[in-house]
Amino acid sequence: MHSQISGKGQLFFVGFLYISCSPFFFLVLTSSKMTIAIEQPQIEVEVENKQIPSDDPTELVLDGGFTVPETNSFGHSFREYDAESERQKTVEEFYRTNHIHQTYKFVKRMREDYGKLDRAEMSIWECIELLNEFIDESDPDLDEPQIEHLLQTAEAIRKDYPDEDWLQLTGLIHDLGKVLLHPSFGQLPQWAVVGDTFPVGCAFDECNVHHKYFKENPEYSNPIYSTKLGVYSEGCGLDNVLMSWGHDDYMYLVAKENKTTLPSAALFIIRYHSFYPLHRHGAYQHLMNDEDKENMKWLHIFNKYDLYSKSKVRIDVEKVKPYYLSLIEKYFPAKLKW
Ligand SMILES: O[C@H]1[C@H](O)[C@@H](O)[C@H](O)[C@@H](O)[C@H]1O
Ligand SMILES: [Fe+2]
Ligand SMILES: [Fe+2]
Repeated sequence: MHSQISGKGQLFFVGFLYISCSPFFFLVLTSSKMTIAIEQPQIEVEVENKQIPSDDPTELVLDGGFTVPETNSFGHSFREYDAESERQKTVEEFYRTNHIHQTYKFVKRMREDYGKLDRAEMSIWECIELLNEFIDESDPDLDEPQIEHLLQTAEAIRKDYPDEDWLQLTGLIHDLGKVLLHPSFGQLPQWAVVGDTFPVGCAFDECNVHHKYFKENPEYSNPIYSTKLGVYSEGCGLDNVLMSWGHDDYMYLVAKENKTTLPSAALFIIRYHSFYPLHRHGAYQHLMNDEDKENMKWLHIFNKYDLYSKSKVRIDVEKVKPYYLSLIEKYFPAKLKW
């Protein structure tokens, strides 16, 4: 199910370039109405379309009235972590604490504890409403309440993928794990909830944002955890890898344990959407198995909407709510264990 990139437009292959640490390819999906440039790590993507070079790999125009801004709301490029600004100081301080505290031991403990899902019973929509009060300190591109981001992502996907309701719903729920910031979930600190994710139990790749702060992580020089493979084996599959603890892995556990009928690509997107070192830079590929490689196609598509839909333009919640309630009903039980 959903293993092929479906839908609109033809796929053209375009050339490759280097971004910071590793080479990656650009794919451009085009149709008469749409062009999406997708930064693509060097993972083979099998799509039945011809491949031609394009002159402009930076073009990013999405269909359906959704326009991709050249800069974020603060006038910077998206995901620019070295700009001089007050917000960047908050973001950098966030990554400093995140990189110091995320250890193999910590992740194991959190997964066991939060994996019990014994903290609350509520519907997906109730959780969405809880996110109204939180602002993500790791994010250089958005300082709006999280509910805005969820709706912006889902609506942007809906415009370009009207038939993929599962992908739209994935957009709506992908960041719900940020509810860990809420007092009824232990009010975890931001460093244990948000930000890019990375595997623990093996060496921290240099592609990680503000990599230098890992030097203060107690496992940085641990002889077992500091090798390229660490506790893992080549091709072991990302399912078997402990990722830094946060909203992604938590929401993945919630969706899985509550027996969502969403396809496996949706669960993959939820668990790895913050794994920028892999999906943007192509690091850690040696841990992937064939199924992971297959699912990467959807993660690349999803990621564009997650990132570039961030803006100050508000969505009318009441207007779109009935539509999303119908999707929630299709793929989730009325009440979930959290
Ligand atoms: O700051 C952001 C934010 O926390 C997102 O929810 C996460 O998915 C991104 O990876 C991260 O960079
Ligand atoms: Fe996220
Ligand atoms: Fe997001």
